[in-house]
Amino acid sequence: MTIATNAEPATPPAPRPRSAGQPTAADLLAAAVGAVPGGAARPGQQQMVHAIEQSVDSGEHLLVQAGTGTGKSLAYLTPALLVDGPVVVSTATLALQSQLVDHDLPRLADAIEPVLRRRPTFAVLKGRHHYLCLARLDNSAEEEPEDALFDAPGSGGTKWLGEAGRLGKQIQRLREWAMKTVTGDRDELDPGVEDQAWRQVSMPARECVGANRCPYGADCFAEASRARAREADIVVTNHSLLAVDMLAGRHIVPPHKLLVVDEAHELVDRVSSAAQAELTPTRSTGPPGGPARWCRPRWARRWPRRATPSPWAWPRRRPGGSRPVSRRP
Ligand SMILES: Nc1ncnc2c1ncn2[C@@H]1O[C@H](COP(=O)(O)OP(=O)(O)OP(=O)(O)O)[C@@H](O)[C@H]1O
Repeated sequence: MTIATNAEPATPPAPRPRSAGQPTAADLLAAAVGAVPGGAARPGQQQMVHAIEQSVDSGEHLLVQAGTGTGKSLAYLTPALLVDGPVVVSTATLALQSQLVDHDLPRLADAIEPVLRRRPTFAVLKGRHHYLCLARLDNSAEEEPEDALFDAPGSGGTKWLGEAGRLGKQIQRLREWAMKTVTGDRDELDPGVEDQAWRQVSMPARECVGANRCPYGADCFAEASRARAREADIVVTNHSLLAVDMLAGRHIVPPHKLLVVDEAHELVDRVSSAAQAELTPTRSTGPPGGPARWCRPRWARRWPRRATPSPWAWPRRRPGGSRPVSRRP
C-alpha cells in the first residue's frame, strides 16, 4: 500500500477512537507538535499517523511515501509509542540514527510524557564494530614494544615515525576515552579518529568470541547496548545491522511488535552491501598489534592481562552521563 502524503487531503482524518482515558496517536502528535518551535497541524502528517495506526491494528504492511517537510519522524514515532510491545525503527544512515536518539526522541519523550502518563524509553543499536572492544584494546597494549612510539629506527624512519605518531596519538586518545565513556559508541568520540586507529580497538562481529568466552564479556560495550535495547520501548537501529541480523540469524535486534523502516528507498542497497560484507573474508589489519603497539600506556602494564574483574570495571561512568551528539541541526 502506498500513501502519497505530498498531496494534502482536503480534511484531516478523524482520530481513531480509544478506550476511555487512553490517548490516541493524534493526541500524542498534537502534544509533540505543540512542543516544536513553530509547530502547526500538518494534514499530510496527520494522515500518515492515521494510516500507521490502521496498519498496526490490521497487521498489514504499509508503505508510505511522504515528501520533505511532512514531519515523518513524528508521524511514525507517535503511533509507535502506543504499540503494546517493543518497536524497532531502522534508518539508512548513522546520522539519522543519532538524530532520532539524541534529538527527536528525547524531545518527543518530554512532550508526550504528561499525555502518555509515563516516559517512553528508547535505545540505539549499532553493529559491534561501532563499539570499543576492551579485549582488543587490552590485546593491543600487550603486544606493543616498549617506548616504540618515539623510536624510529634507521635514517628512513622519519615518515614511519610520523605515521606511527599520528595513529599512536589517536590510539592513546582512545585509551583515555575508554576510561570515561559510558557507551563506547564511536559516534560519541569527539573529535573522531581515523578508521585505521578505530580498527585497533574494535572487533568485527565475525571475529568476536562472544560475551561468554571473553574475559571482558561482563563489561562489553556492544553487549551493554544490546541489553539496553531489550528493555526499551523504541530501538533505533540501521538497515545494515537489520540485514546482517536477518541474513546471519544473529538475534541482535530484539523481538518486536512493529518494525518501521525509515529511508526505505535505501534498504535494498544496504541489504546487498551487508550480504556482500558477510561473504568477504576477514581483512588483515597489518602486523601483529598494528599501530596500537606504538603507544603502549604505562598503566596498561599495571594490571595483568585477562584479569578478573577487569580493570575497566571501576572507572566506567553510569548511563545518563553520556554526551549526546546531534548530527543534524
Ligand atoms: N507539525 C509540525 N510543525 C512544525 N514543525 C514540525 C512538525 N512536525 C515536525 N516538525 C519539525 O520538522 C523538522 C523535520 O522533521 P522530520 O525530519 O521528521 O521531517 P521529514 O518529513 O523527514 O522532513 P525532511 O525530509 O525535510 O527531513 C523537525 O525539526 C521536526 O521537529
